[in-house]
Amino acid sequence: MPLVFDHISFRYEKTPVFNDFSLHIDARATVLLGPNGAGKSTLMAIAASHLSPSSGSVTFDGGVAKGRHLTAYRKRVAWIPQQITPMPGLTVREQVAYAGWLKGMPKDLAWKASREALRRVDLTPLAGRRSHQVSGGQLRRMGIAGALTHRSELILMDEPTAGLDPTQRLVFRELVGDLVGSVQVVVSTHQTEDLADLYTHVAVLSQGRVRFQGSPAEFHALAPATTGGREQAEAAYAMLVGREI
Ligand SMILES: Nc1ncnc2c1ncn2[C@@H]1O[C@H](COP(=O)(O)OP(=O)(O)OP(=O)(O)O)[C@@H](O)[C@H]1O
Repeated sequence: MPLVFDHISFRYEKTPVFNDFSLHIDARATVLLGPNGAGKSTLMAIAASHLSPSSGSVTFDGGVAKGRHLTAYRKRVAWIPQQITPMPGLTVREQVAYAGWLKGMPKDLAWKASREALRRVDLTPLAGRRSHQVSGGQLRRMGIAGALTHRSELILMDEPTAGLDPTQRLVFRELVGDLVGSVQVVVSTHQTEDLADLYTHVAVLSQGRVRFQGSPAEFHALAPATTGGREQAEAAYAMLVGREI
């Protein structure tokens, strides 16, 4: 289902980020690549309707992220920001169920659904632990469990593997692999590894502009023929964004 940014403009007080920006994403699993400051987090927050563009529109499957359509939009779209805030006093399961209540689910249904969601992200053993007592990687999985509880159709994940150790990154990769198929995902990251294994679509953003959109194979083909494997993706990325990091 298409997520469409149609001629949007957005600026933080003194910093313009997007000016008449358009992007159409309609793949099961999209990775949004880009250097620091490219606008990835801002774009994810706009897609989540957490930030509003000053002009233009954002739609998911035709539903507008604005005005009286906002509640319906937010029910379908979940956002896992870089920092998930544990809620004081709540257990992991309570916080996951709470994500469902916030999206308008009846409490008993949200509570029931939270059990299966925690199982899917492999957090059942931590269900009763206070959410402020779990690790960063576990918090992000908890965020995904919240999105699964209220059956989001699109999950936006902003730098989900930033700051995770290699084992946690692997766990996360497997989780994203499992999710694709039942839910549409857009993941922003700096990491160019394993693109072809996980994603069906690549979009590269730099300085508030789309530098590339296409399949992982098309992305890799941008690299010089002499490169291969992981280097190929890095070389393709460098071709598009130069020496920005
Ligand atoms: N709250 C804010 N107030 C003012 N400027 C901001 C704010 N958040 C981001 N910016 C600026 O907006 C631009 C886009 O930032 P954004 O965080 O969206 O980029 P990013 O691609 O996600 O970067 P990173 O990979 O470092 O997270 C940058 O110039 C950044 O400095």
